[in-house]
Amino acid sequence: MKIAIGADHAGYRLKDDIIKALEAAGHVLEDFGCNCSDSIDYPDYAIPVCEKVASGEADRGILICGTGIGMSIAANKIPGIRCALVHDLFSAKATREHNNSNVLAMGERVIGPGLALEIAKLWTETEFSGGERHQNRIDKITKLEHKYAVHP
Ligand SMILES: O=C(CO)[C@H](O)[C@H](O)[C@H](O)COP(=O)(O)O
Repeated sequence: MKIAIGADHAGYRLKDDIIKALEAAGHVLEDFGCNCSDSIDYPDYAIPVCEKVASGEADRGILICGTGIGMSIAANKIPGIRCALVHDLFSAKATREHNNSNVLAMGERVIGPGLALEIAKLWTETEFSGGERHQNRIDKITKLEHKYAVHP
């Protein structure tokens, strides 16, 4: 699977751990930075990752900041992105099965690397259930993107 990944200054260490773990599992990772502790703005790193996913150039995206919240808020502004903020294994599986989430956000200041790596692996391995009720709900979310679209 092709996975685009990005982080801010509060998440780049966990990003690097996830890259190593997912590459070892056979995935192809494209790293959009950042790569040091200099303070930067998370939307600048969420956007390129999500554009890769929305365009189909990447299958999935992973975003890490201090809490995962800022990254997930930014990601979910981009049409076609369903970003899930996840810090437990149950939600990692459920958001793939129910929401068909295509971007995963986590917070390096919230969970340790052991759990984060398990979440990343489970989220990448879990397929969308394809259930009709879930697809109907996702379709309703997609319609919102058109209803509230702003064309500059
Ligand atoms: O967006 C966030 C919080 O919702 C992220 O956790 C950021 O990484 C965090 O705000 C960065 O904080 P800092 O004080 O600038 O390091």
